[in-house]
Amino acid sequence: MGSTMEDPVITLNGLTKRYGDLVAVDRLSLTIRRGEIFGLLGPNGAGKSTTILMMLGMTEPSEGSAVVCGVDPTRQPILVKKKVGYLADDVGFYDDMNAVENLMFTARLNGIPDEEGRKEADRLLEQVGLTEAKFKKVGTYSRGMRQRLGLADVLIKRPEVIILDEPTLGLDPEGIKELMQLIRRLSRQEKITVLLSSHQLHQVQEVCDRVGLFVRGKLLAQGDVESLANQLFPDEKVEIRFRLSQSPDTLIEEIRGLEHAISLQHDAGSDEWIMRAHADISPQIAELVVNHKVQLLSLKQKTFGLDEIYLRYFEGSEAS
Ligand SMILES: Nc1ncnc2c1ncn2[C@@H]1O[C@H](COP(=O)(O)OP(=O)(O)OP(=O)(O)O)[C@@H](O)[C@H]1O
Repeated sequence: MGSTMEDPVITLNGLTKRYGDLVAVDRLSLTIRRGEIFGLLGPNGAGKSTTILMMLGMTEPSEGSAVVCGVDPTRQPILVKKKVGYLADDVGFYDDMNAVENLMFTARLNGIPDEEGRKEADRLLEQVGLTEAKFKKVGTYSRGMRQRLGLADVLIKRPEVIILDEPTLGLDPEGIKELMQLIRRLSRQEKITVLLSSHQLHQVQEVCDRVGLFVRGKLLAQGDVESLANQLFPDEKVEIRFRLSQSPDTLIEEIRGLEHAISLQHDAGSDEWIMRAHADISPQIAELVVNHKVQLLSLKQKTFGLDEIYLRYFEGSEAS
């Protein structure tokens, strides 16, 4: 194959979709590389589904372009659907057929001979943990089981890319965790590129190699979780809070002067010193305190992660 993680599998260039006056997707440019799990994170109405529909050739861009697995989805919608597996938030199955029958039906639709289809169905059902339930009618499946079957159904046609739109909607926390781990394992094993849309930051944070933050049709930032935090919080990467038995001026000045320090403030209410810094300098703070023979009563540090990003950019920005 000779492909590397660097090959772009999906390239979006100035992709735009307007519905009348509403700009649902606004000049989106994005590259997703082979084998990576990319999370499209954004609140409801941010334009995630519209972006996915354009990538699948199911709706035409107003402007800009998309190339998915070397194909222009607008020009070759059928070809793109052959290369891309799409799992919507609710998968349609034949409820009165069992899992094997459902998968073989999909295999047949994709031109896979029955014998091979059956083997692949068994293998994938094992992968998604449905071997025991494989002869049960899908109508009796729980939502979590349906989503796992959905993954097998998407994988049976051996796609280069799978696109998952809010795949964990309606699952309980345990089910979400399982599905996310499964997606990660399968992506690594089968070397498949995954695009996952979600408004739940925790799952995106856990499973994705890179994340794009999408708000009101615009991509605010993209990168791995750490670089996202750096892009959005360049000045306040770490917050260190500590309490001292005494606060001699010389000590406070030395702490203030530490490398990477940005600001140091005293919070009278909690009697805590709050240091904002470009790096975690809590060991250096502790050392200075000890050198001054002052007692360090408490010290805790937190890094700005997606939690803060989410709070700052997503809360209150829900369009629906
Ligand atoms: N067919 C349509 N006609 C008019 N407006 C639309 C259409 N489809 C989507 N929109 C609007 O475009 C915006 C983006 O919607 P989209 O469904 O892409 O968002 P989303 O991020 O996927 O959110 P959700 O998770 O709620 O689906 C919304 O304001 C939505 O109302």
